[in-house]
Amino acid sequence: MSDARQAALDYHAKPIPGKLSIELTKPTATAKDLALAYSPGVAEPCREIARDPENAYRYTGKGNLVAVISDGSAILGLGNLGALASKPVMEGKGVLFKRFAGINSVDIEVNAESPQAFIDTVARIADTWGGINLEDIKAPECFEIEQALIEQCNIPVFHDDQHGTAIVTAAGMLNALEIAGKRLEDASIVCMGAGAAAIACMKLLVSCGARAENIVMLDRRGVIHTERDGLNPYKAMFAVDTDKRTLDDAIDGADVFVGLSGPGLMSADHIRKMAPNPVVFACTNPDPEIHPDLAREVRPDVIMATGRSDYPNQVNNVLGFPFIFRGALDVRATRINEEMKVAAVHALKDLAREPVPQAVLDAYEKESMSFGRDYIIPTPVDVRLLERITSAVAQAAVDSGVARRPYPAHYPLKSVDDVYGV
Ligand SMILES: NC(=O)C1=CN([C@@H]2O[C@H](COP(=O)(O)OP(=O)(O)OC[C@H]3O[C@@H](n4cnc5c(N)ncnc54)[C@H](OP(=O)(O)O)[C@@H]3O)[C@@H](O)[C@H]2O)C=CC1
Ligand SMILES: CC(=O)C(=O)O
Ligand SMILES: [Mg+2]
Repeated sequence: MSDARQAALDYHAKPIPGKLSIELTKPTATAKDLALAYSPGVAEPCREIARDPENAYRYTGKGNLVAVISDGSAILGLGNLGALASKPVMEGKGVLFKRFAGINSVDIEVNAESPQAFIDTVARIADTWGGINLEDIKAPECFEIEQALIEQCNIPVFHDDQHGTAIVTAAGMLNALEIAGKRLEDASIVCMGAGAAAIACMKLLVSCGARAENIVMLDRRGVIHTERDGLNPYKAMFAVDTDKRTLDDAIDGADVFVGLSGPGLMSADHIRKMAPNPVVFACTNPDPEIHPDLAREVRPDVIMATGRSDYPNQVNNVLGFPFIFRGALDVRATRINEEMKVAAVHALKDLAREPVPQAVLDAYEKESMSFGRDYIIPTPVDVRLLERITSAVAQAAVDSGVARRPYPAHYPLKSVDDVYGV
């Protein structure tokens, strides 16, 4: 077994299994404490919540609690390994929620025989959470599932693989293209993958200025073009009138490659054919479409990003979902709308241009990091993400009318220790 594989297994197994635990927030030492925490005292908040459901925010952890829910049908780039096998990723999302945004989360892995069964299961438990983060649910089912749950729930429901990924990709792309001396409006874009993440990323890039006719999207059957039959409506939105049929055809002269598909699908020959200063976001996890070492060897002019923590330019939804939910929870937003997503894109994009704090340099064992080819986007350990994205999202929620509370008096957040504002 490789050292890296053993280290990853040991990390998850030792000294206790898993990565998350639950902690107490109130005293429980004495009979008096227990009489408050449990019977008889617990009956009082029950009565208050029955009288007014909003009291759940006052007397329970609901307001700082997100359910991370998956059916295990698209676990990273590993495919459909089932609900139970998705648990390490879902626990991992919980780690990131807590570490970066002070949000409590519980992972729920649902064995559902149909999208409707999944929707019914989630809708029935939704009320007790502050928000619902859907994760690793494959396309096209994920689109119907998210839409139905948004309609049925009055708390934020957010499919992270779609929107978290799209927000971070758009922020990184705007910066990468600027460094490459190109404009999103003119860029020819190849998107490998036509699933949850790929469709959402391309939609958001179009909202940010990319031209749909400049995007060539591919799935397992090759280029998605107007002559193809059997396309689902989400893929059909990106069908182009072209005689290109393969990645080899599509990549010729392309400015941008976005990979949200599977490991090793881009070869040295493919990247060789791209335009000068190519932007390559090989974002499949854990193994990207092309290894960054190979990409740089073949194309020293590449601006390269992956979804991984062990290479520069980590384009990964971890830069989005913890802070987006933090902002949404703190104003009790009923949903996460387009205005909040666009605000997150700009906050993330702009932060990359500021000097990097020493704590980030220490965490990455670097002498320096600054806006450029190897730093197009902030790193997840940058505490300023909590301040900037959270504030921008909360403000956008207030301005766009989906907030049920005013902009928080305790903002901007400087640390996860400040999230309760006490
Ligand atoms: N860096 C990041 O932050 C994120 C990265 N991702 C990565 O994106 C990938 C896709 O995830 P997601 O969208 O949730 O999954 P989906 O199952 O919804 O979509 C997968 C897509 O990839 C395509 N695909 C898979 N294998 C191939 C292949 N050999 N050739 C061409 N196309 C292929 C599928 O094609 P078809 O439609 O024909 O089946 C499908 O369109 C994963 O690897 C995941 O790790 C996802 C979210 C965030
Ligand atoms: C990062 C992530 O959510 C994924 O690869 O699915
Ligand atoms: Mg995911």
